[in-house]
Amino acid sequence: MRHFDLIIIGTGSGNAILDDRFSDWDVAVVEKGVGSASSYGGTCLNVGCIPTKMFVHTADVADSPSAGETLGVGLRRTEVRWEEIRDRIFGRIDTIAESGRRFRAEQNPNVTLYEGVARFTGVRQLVVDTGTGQEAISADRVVVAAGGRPLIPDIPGIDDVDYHTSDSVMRLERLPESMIILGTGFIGAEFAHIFSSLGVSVTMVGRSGRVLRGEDVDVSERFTETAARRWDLRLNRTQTKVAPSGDGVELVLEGPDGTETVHAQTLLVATGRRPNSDLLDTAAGGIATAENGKVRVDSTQRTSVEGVWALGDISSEHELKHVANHEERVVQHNLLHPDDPVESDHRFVPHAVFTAPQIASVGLTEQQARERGITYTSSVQDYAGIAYGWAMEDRTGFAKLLADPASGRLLGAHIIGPQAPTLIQPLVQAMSFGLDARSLPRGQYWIHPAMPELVENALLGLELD
Ligand SMILES: Cc1cc2nc3c(=O)[nH]c(=O)nc-3n(C[C@H](O)[C@H](O)[C@H](O)COP(=O)(O)OP(=O)(O)OC[C@H]3O[C@@H](n4cnc5c(N)ncnc54)[C@H](O)[C@@H]3O)c2cc1C
Ligand SMILES: NC(=O)c1ccc[n+]([C@@H]2O[C@H](COP(=O)([O-])OP(=O)(O)OC[C@H]3O[C@@H](n4cnc5c(N)ncnc54)[C@H](O)[C@@H]3O)[C@@H](O)[C@H]2O)c1
Repeated sequence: MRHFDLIIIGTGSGNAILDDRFSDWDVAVVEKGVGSASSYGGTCLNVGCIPTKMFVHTADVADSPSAGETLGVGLRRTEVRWEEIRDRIFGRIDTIAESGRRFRAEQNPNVTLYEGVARFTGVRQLVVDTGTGQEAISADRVVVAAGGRPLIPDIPGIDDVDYHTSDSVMRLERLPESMIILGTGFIGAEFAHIFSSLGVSVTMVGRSGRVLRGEDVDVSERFTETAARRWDLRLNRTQTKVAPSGDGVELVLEGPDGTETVHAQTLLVATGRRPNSDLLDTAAGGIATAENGKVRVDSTQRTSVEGVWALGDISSEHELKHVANHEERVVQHNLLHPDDPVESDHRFVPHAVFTAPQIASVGLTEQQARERGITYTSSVQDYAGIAYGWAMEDRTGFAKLLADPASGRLLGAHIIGPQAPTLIQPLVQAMSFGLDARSLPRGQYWIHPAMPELVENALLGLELD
């Protein structure tokens, strides 16, 4: 068994740990590959944030005729060259992934890259199945950065149909005419926008009565209304059966109107993700996990086993790349400075859903504030009430803020509408640095008539003591 100073399992955010400060450490990096191309570099680069946003931008452009119509500009989407879109996006991504792999494999003399599935066999001991054999390795320290994978629900017949997940759907051979999207979360909402904008007829199926129901209820309700205008939305449905049908699939649903069957050429399953702790057999390594399979960590990202850290989707309640990267920097520091550890900061974690309209959020929703008995005041500013909103003829978007009336501290911010992920950043900054909602709107200039006036006016609308 070869012994190392450090083993890193997973090359998503885990890949960023190694820098010059580790050049005299003997390090093993283990990676099994993600997606249908078995790529190096993790979910975000290969099958997550980056390709999806490249498709989202393309979808936004493809969707511009509908925006033009409102403004008196007749545009027509005459052609969607799916193969060209797909190959442009993955031509760029696959090159980055492969050069990342080559860098680790060939240009880091102190790093040994194992390409295969790692599994714990004991405390800080692993076996890597490389496909051609098994390699046993151990280390003084181990970083578990092995992420997660799509969760497939147990629907009768699911194993008899060709379904896609986010791991495979972006590499479809041809653009289908129709698609059923199962799940109304982040992935469902982003792909529904992508594929419908490219001309695919989308049916979205959800169990509850709202799309993106984790968002503030006003945002989720507004999004559900707009989604119902764009897609065939089947909410409050349970699935009883899925089966092959013609050149696609059929899904049998039970809902408020009884039994119904929906057909489509392609089925995309977007019903959440599960952590890869089972593949790793974390239990054999003595590593404690929660009921949902997430590795348990303390505030310094230490697991229950001395010398073993975890970060990102495998351990975090926030399955977001900026959180995985933050935790990676914490682990990096704590590996280098074991006597002076730092803690992860999960106080104000923002997220965005890159669908249409866009959504961004940080802090408490109104429901959470109520459930926790927190005293708050709220303010809602419509895009329709600011100059740039008039320019865009936006009729659906708004920003909603919650603040503590006594201290003026912001408690939560939720935006639905154009550029929401960009507009929310000054509010994330205000919350992170403790800036007061009283001084924020008038303590600085806001460029007129730019979109951040939405945030300025929402702040001015707060009734503070
Ligand atoms: C479709 C989609 C879109 C997304 N969009 C966004 C977005 O816009 N913004 C955002 O913030 N987040 C987004 N996310 C979430 C984001 O991608 C993840 O939070 C992030 O990639 C997690 O990083 P990680 O390092 O924890 O795990 P990963 O990047 O998943 O890395 C884990 C690595 O470990 C490897 N591995 C797993 N098990 C083993 C094993 N036993 N042996 C060897 N190797 C193993 C895997 O192959 C993988 O490469 C998206 C996710 C998806 C699926
Ligand atoms: N823009 C972003 O930051 C971004 C984009 C995509 C994904 N992500 C991350 O990836 C994670 C996974 O995304 P996701 O959309 O798969 O998960 P999700 O948790 O956001 O949504 C999954 C949805 O599927 C539903 N569901 C579960 N089982 C079902 C079933 N049998 N039938 C119908 N619906 C069912 C759930 O109720 C939920 O609404 C997200 O939580 C997010 O953290 C982030």
